[in-house]
Amino acid sequence: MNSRVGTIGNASPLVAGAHPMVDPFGRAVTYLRVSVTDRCDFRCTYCMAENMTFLPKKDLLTLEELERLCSAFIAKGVGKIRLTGGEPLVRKNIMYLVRRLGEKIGSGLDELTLTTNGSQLSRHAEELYDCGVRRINVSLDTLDPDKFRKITRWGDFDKVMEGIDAAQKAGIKIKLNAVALRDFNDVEMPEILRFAHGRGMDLTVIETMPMGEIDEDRTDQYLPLSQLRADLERQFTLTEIDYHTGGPARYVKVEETGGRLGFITPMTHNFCESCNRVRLTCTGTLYMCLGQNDAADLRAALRATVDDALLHAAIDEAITRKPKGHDFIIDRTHNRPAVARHMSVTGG
Ligand SMILES: Nc1nc2c(ncn2[C@@H]2O[C@H](COP(=O)(O)OP(=O)(O)OP(=O)(O)O)[C@@H](O)[C@H]2O)c(=O)[nH]1
Ligand SMILES: C[S@@+](CC[C@H](N)C(=O)[O-])C[C@H]1O[C@@H](n2cnc3c(N)ncnc32)[C@H](O)[C@@H]1O
Ligand code: SF4
Ligand code: SF4
Repeated sequence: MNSRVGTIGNASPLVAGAHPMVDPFGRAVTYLRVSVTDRCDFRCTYCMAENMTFLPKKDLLTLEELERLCSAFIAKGVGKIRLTGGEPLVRKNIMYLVRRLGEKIGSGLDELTLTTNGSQLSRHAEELYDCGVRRINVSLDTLDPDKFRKITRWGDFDKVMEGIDAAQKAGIKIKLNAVALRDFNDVEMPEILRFAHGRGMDLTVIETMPMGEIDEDRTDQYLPLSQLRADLERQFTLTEIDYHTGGPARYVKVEETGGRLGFITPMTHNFCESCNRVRLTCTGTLYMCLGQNDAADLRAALRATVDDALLHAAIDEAITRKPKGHDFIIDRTHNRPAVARHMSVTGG
């Protein structure tokens, strides 16, 4: 049963009885994204360099520690948790954490979900459903296996398709995420849209953000979504709709397919004024904004004592530092990212 009772600004609704955390700009923080590992079995060109150095295992929080941190956030009014990464499903024993968090659905937690590249979905889909996961986001930038290999460097297209099939068969709803890339998948977007909607999936398209030291110049690939939208409007009728997931996408209905299409526009039309989220990494670092470097170390508070009071105080202090927004710009004169941290550290 949904225990939500109200909203603050445009942020997501609140749990009855829980005191939501409110940041200095009056935004309630109700959504936690947890990067459970920085590792991944793909090397998407816009996300990682081919030769990545990952954290040593000893630096990772245990799954029990991640669960304790998540519980602290739920106690502080977070109702939606998304597991991400790196690739969340490559973390060893990840289903232990999924199960433990799934047990909290209905007792403070409204939604447990994940964002995945889909490569490991076929073997986990049924268990995810069994743990209470009803909706996931799968990243898929192209339907062409050769282009898929090019953009992910290491990915196997057929395995992702098997994963999507398995998740749908298990009863899990899927939203596809596609990063919009000029001269790569822009011309393919109508086909991706028809594929998604033909399979009953929402599609969101995302503007590429300048993050991470990456061994390719991506500035030429950047595509403002206003341009993609104008291209799509030559073929489709897009109608504004009032549909919200608590995430940053602004949705339209595509009349010809009956499906939903979302635009995530951090660069051209940022959505920071309705931001409701913070990001926890697998080392216990809390980033208050995807596009800023300030962070709080929750690991120290977590490990100092079994009493959660210190942890709650550390979370409260971090929220007082949540910034108004990001400072991303696409600088065509420099191949230099605005934020040197890779997207995989915070999980998008
Ligand atoms: N700048 C910025 N980009 C974000 C933020 N949240 C998500 N994104 C971008 O949107 C992409 C898709 O996010 P998802 O992992 O699908 O999560 P979501 O959009 O919150 O998902 P829903 O719950 O389905 O709405 C991310 O990979 C980021 O590229 C945010 O707070 N700030
Ligand atoms: C970092 S991945 C982590 C989860 C999982 N490995 C996946 O790919 O879905 C989360 C999301 O971030 C997006 N992403 C990665 N780098 C990005 C960038 N530079 N700009 C915009 N989105 C990016 C990916 O497309 C993906 O949808
Ligand atoms: S976007 Fe996801 S799948 Fe691609 S390299 Fe980054 S973490 Fe891995
Ligand atoms: S860029 Fe920062 S403030 Fe803006 S929506 Fe993302 S996390 Fe929130």
